[in-house]
Amino acid sequence: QSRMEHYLDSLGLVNVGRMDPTLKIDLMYTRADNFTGKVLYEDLQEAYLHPEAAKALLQAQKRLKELYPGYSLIIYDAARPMSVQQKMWNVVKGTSQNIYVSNPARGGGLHNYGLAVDVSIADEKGNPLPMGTKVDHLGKEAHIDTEAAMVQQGVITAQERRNRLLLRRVMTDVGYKPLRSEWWHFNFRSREEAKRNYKVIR
Ligand SMILES: C[C@@H](N)C(=O)N[C@H](C)C(=O)O
Ligand SMILES: [Zn+2]
Repeated sequence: QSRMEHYLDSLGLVNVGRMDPTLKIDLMYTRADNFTGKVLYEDLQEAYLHPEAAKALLQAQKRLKELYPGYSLIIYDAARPMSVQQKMWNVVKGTSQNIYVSNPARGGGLHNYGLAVDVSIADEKGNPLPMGTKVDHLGKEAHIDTEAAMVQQGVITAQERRNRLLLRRVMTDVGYKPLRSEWWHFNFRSREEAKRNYKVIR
């Protein structure tokens, strides 16, 4: 176990991949092919969440498998230290992409409490279902409120939209809330609740 993983343990967060080995874990910030172009997680290979958010995620996996036994949720990010949030913010600060990253000076986002997850669906072979954009595509093609129009305009396909709807169905059924601007991001609590009742990950 790394120092970071030990620290997350000490905050009471839990390793969701250990709780349910059927979950696929593929943390995008352990590689450089994310929107920052840099490896941001040198010391974190596992997906950690607050126990309440973890319990709901396991229920979503169960729900998905009831509907499609060969499918699995695939986790791209979960608990994220505020120090990493700051590195992300530094990349978008002063650009039009700043709407896609929570500002640490304003308390950061729900990932910084272990209360948000970036997630998609993988098929029987482990390949992610097409969702119209890659995960962490910071642009309007990833927004969820204009999907019907995007299908009409040929920006995403009807199947990609159905895949997003399936993901949203299993996640919202267990209490997660989608984010308007990112099809892969789901919050388990509001920012106000997080600031009031949960510990921030430094
Ligand atoms: C950068 C993107 N993956 C992300 O996590 N955005 C949310 C809104 C955040 O920064 O909290
Ligand atoms: Zn996210």
